[in-house]
Amino acid sequence: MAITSGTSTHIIMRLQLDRETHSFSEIANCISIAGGDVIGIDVISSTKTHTVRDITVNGLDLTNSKLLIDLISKLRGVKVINISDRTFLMHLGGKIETGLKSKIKNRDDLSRVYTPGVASVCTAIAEEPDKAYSLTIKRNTVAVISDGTAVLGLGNIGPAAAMPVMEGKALLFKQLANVDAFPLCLDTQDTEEIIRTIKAVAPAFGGINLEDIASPRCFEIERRLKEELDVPVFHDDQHGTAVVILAGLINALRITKKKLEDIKVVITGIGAAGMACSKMLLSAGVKNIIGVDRMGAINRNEKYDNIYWTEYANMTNPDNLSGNLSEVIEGADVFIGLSAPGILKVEDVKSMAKDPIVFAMANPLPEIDPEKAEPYVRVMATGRSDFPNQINNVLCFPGIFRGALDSRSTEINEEMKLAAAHAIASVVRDEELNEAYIIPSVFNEKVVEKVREAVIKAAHETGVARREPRE
Ligand SMILES: NC(=O)C1=CN([C@@H]2O[C@H](COP(=O)(O)OP(=O)(O)OC[C@H]3O[C@@H](n4cnc5c(N)ncnc54)[C@H](O)[C@@H]3O)[C@@H](O)[C@H]2O)C=CC1
Ligand SMILES: CC(=O)C(=O)O
Ligand SMILES: [Mg+2]
Repeated sequence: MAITSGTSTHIIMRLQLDRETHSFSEIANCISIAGGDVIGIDVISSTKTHTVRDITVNGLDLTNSKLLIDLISKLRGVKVINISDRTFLMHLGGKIETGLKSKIKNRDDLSRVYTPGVASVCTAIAEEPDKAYSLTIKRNTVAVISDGTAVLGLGNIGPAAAMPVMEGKALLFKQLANVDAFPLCLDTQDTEEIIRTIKAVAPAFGGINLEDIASPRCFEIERRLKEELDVPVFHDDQHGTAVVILAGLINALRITKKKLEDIKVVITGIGAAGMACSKMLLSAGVKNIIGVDRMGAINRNEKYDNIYWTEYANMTNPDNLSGNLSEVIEGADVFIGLSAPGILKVEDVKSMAKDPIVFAMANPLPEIDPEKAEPYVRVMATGRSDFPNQINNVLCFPGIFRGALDSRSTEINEEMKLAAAHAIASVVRDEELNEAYIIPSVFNEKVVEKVREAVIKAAHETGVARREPRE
């Protein structure tokens, strides 16, 4: 079975059926040709001439849904009014809303939450800016900010189209770690304007989570904001991903009984995620990393326009290998894909060292179809929720910000990230660990708790915490 987009296996068709001419058996036949099953039929309205019904069909991917709609539209006596799927229905009107901590019941309440009473609170903050943490939403609120230039693996789809992802991140922040998060998608792709805008909105927030901003621009934006703001600035696609990859790798190596310092790792896609992942693995002790981008292995013989790749060539590839992915992957213990769908071939996997570990994490379609790779790998992971071992930054960002906010850290540093990676790995106990369970589930409540504790401890040890956390 070919790997599908992983979305929309469930659609609801609203059909207007001419009572005289339509034939339900023809509709059922179309559904069966497209490979779906009818799991529900509801009558929405009925007149003497027409009936409107919702037909819920299960088991279709995007291609088969299109085929079904095409077949049904051609039937006599049938008019397709609307097609929705469960994924789209979950997005109707957006996924988050504002909640209230107190409601006004009378004029006295009004004069306290708003003018004139609020003025004294404003004055208190003006006199002592730190009071923003106790008297506003700042202490528990993070901005999730994107310019829409590298949304998942979809590329530069712009700020409006990026919103569903940013709302999704906000939802996850709240549900998993009780962090209030606000999605902001900026209609500019200019580095300086992005920095200026984020600095201008920063006073309201206790942290800034940058998301889906294309490389290499993302590196400069993050570096400058870290320097110029006193709240944690964290590019999730870089560091959240890197933390979870390291956690997964620590556990995969517990299975293959290899050590970080002895392994050869090939990483494809030296963009935001690939760059940060390489740096994190180096800090964790990996010595032999080869980064491969579109034009092959990044090495010290080439001249790159991208200054980050010149630095990268100096930090990695100890044997200064050149060549394409198939050439440099030979003998590798680990493949990490943060690039594009389908670029890793089964033959490449076969040429890896014994007990290969393959993390194919391009979203939504990975570098190799896991079903094709599985016979030849010891440990397989993807970024998807429909295969075992989902390596996704959602295991990191809620807990790491929970810890950073609770310790009121000025930054999220390397030690805090390493602590988070070890904390995530530690959730999988020895007796639970196996090839299909190297990384805990997003729904494992211990993840946020352990990451939070480890991050707070590391923040105190490295002197970036500004307060003892509340229990
Ligand atoms: N599972 C997870 O948690 C995460 C997965 N990702 C996925 O990783 C991928 C990269 O994301 P970002 O680093 O944010 O994007 P990015 O745009 O910063 O970097 C992508 C890099 O891949 C390279 N690339 C594209 N096609 C390639 C090919 N055929 N061969 C080699 N390199 C190629 C590009 O030149 C670029 O350097 C996306 O598919 C994204 O969805 C990213 C972050 C988290
Ligand atoms: C998971 C995520 O952040 C991404 O694919 O961009
Ligand atoms: Mg992302």
